[in-house]
Amino acid sequence: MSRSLQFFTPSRAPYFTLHKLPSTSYTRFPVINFPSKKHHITITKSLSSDLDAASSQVLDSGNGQTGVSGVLSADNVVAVQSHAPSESGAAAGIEVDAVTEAELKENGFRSTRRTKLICTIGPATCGFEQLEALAVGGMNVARINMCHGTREWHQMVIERVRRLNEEKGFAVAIMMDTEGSEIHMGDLGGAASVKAEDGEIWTFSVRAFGTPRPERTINVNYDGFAEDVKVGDELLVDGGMVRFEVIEKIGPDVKCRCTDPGLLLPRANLTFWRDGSLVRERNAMLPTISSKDWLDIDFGIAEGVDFIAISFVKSAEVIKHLKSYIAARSRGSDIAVIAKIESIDSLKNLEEIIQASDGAMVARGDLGAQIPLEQVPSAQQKIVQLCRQLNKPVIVASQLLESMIEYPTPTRAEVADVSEAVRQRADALMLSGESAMGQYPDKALAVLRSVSVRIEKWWREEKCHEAMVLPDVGTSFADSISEEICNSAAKMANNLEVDALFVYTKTGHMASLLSRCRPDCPIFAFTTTTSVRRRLNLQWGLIPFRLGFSDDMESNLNKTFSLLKARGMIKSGDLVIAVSDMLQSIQVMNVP
Ligand SMILES: Nc1ncnc2c1ncn2[C@@H]1O[C@H](COP(=O)(O)OP(=O)(O)O)[C@@H](O)[C@H]1O
Ligand SMILES: C=C(OP(=O)(O)O)C(=O)O
Ligand SMILES: [K+]
Ligand SMILES: [Mg+2]
Repeated sequence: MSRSLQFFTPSRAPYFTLHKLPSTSYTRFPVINFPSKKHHITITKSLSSDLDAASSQVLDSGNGQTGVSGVLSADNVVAVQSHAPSESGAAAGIEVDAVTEAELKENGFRSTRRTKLICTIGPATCGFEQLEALAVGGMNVARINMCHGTREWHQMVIERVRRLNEEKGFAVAIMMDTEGSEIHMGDLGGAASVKAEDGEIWTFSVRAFGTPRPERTINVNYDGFAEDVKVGDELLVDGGMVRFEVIEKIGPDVKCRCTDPGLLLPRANLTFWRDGSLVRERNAMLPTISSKDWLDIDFGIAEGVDFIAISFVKSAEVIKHLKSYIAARSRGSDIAVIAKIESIDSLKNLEEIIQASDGAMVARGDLGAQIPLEQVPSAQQKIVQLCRQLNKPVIVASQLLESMIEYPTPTRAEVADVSEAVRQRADALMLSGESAMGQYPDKALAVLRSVSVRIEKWWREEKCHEAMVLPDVGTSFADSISEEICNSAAKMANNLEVDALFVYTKTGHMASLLSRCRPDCPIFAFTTTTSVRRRLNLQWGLIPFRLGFSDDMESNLNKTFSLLKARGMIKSGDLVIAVSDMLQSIQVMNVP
């Protein structure tokens, strides 16, 4: 039997596992050094009672580094959690980032932003300082798009976000977005863009062109391309930013005349239309998750990303398959799967897909290339509503502030679009090109932030509560109880105008049930692991804290009150309602 010690530094995962130890009774495992002096280590799960006693000691290894050592029995699997110190030191025992802390102290609970913000990271934002500026500006989730960039680049971004979380106490989650197997153009031989003029004849082909790329040629990634298109078809780049008409087919080459001129961008999406509808011949048979996507998914699992977003989902089966694949490979950690709704097929199977997923994204970029543009707003509203009913977080994405790629202020129409998504009470808004390669990433994020806060406030003041009927989502009696508790607690919180809802949750489920009710006050979600804390950062209205807590609610509350009071985040007299995974009750109390 091989002996293997799999250890992830705190930046990688909150666990390390020891397994397949020699069957000889006990083995002493070495002192494990942590990069920072002040990491606290807690044994969170152990199959051996001996281990608890032997290794809950945090040792100083003598070189100024702190580690843990212990004794293990055969085939023992241990989860050890290490947590980086927060600003005021690990002794404070509660983790929340400095930005949230300052916001709570300065502006009070009511003014905290409820809508979460996602930034796509690209060349404009991949530096450590740039990432930090985004985190300070309110980025809750960093998205990396596997359509672009190299493996090394993605790894570097992940490592930097991790470092930011560790060093500055943020809980920025990482979302990996797969490429998917839809048709797109090639790389344009390194050019940032190429102009296609009216009337020009361009060649689209699956054959590889030499370098330098001959003029007016475009590489297409889909082998069936020349067979599927017909003379007379319309070819749309990026859903219609540039249009061509197919005029001739010569073997693998498809000659097209430009009918709507514009800029061609590297890897731009391609769709073709015949008699006013999208042509989906063999392309419709392509697997949702390509072989390249599977490699990217393996990479995401190894890196311990928090979310994997799947492009061009067609059915619930692919989501179920991926979820079991992840469960079998990522011990202990739980990667959430987000279904991107961006195709005709996904709209057809919407409810099943959302039910099978851990969340959904209204990916309006490609959706707008597959259905007429004027149908996108109603699709958005429907998806947002359905997700809330099924208790799944929902993201509204693409072109929210498109003009800010080039200009420092948004158009009025863009502000209205952002407002509408906030008014629909989507969990999160996402920036794409604005943050990945735009000139004003921080300004774009600031616009999302200020519009969100303003619209949320207006919504509360006007009390224009939509009377949304929330159907039951619980599948067991215990789940139904949790759901009733959360529905009632949220209603009480609104009626009694409490300052905050507190939820103690190990898996995050109770927190999401409260979030689903979209209460007037913020929800302080206390959870024991950093990974759950990061995952909760995608959900509407949740302020996730990491805190060690027990099954005894009274002591949990006293501990929380004293820790938060010591940091000036709550004060005596504040009215709170508390619920938890452990106790089926709703407690209403003033902070002592
Ligand atoms: N990792 C990256 N490296 C280089 N450019 C990127 C990267 N991520 C995003 N971009 C740029 O930002 C643009 C917008 O990002 P996104 O909307 O995620 O991609 P797409 O346009 O392919 O749907 C991309 O078209 C690309 O130009
Ligand atoms: C978010 C989207 O996906 P991607 O940027 O990967 O094309 C979209 O199509 O809107
Ligand atoms: K993608
Ligand atoms: Mg897309």
